[in-house]
Amino acid sequence: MRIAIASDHAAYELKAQLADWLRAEGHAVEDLGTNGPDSVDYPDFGYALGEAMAAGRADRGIALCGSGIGISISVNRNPAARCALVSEPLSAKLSREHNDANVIAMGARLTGIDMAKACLAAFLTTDFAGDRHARRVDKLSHPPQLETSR
Ligand SMILES: O=C(CO)[C@H](O)[C@H](O)[C@H](O)COP(=O)(O)O
Repeated sequence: MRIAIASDHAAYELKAQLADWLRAEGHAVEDLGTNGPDSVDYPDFGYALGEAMAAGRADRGIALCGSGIGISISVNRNPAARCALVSEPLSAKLSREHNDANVIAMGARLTGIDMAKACLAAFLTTDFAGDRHARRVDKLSHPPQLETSR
């Protein structure tokens, strides 16, 4: 599978560990940074991951920051992304079955390497269930017109 991965400074070590593991499992990993402890801004990396998904460069994406919250919000600004923030494997599985999530987000300050691998394993091996869920996921691509002044 082609997997793009991005993080801020709070999660660069977890990103490196996950990227190594995924490559050892035979996946093609595109690392979008950041690659060190210097403080950066998670939107820059979340937007890059969203763009990778929109461009079709990756089948799945992984977004990491301290809590997973900021980078998941950033990724979801791109309409091509359905990013699910998870901290345990059942949510990761359901994000695929019910939501056809193409990006998983996790928090390196909250989720350890073993739990992150378990979440990823569920995320990468679970198919979208379709049926009633397809109708709902389709609606995510057609939100009602929102007022821009608020
Ligand atoms: O976006 C976040 C919180 O919603 C992430 O946890 C960031 O990694 C965090 O805000 C970074 O914090 P820092 O104090 O600048 O390291």
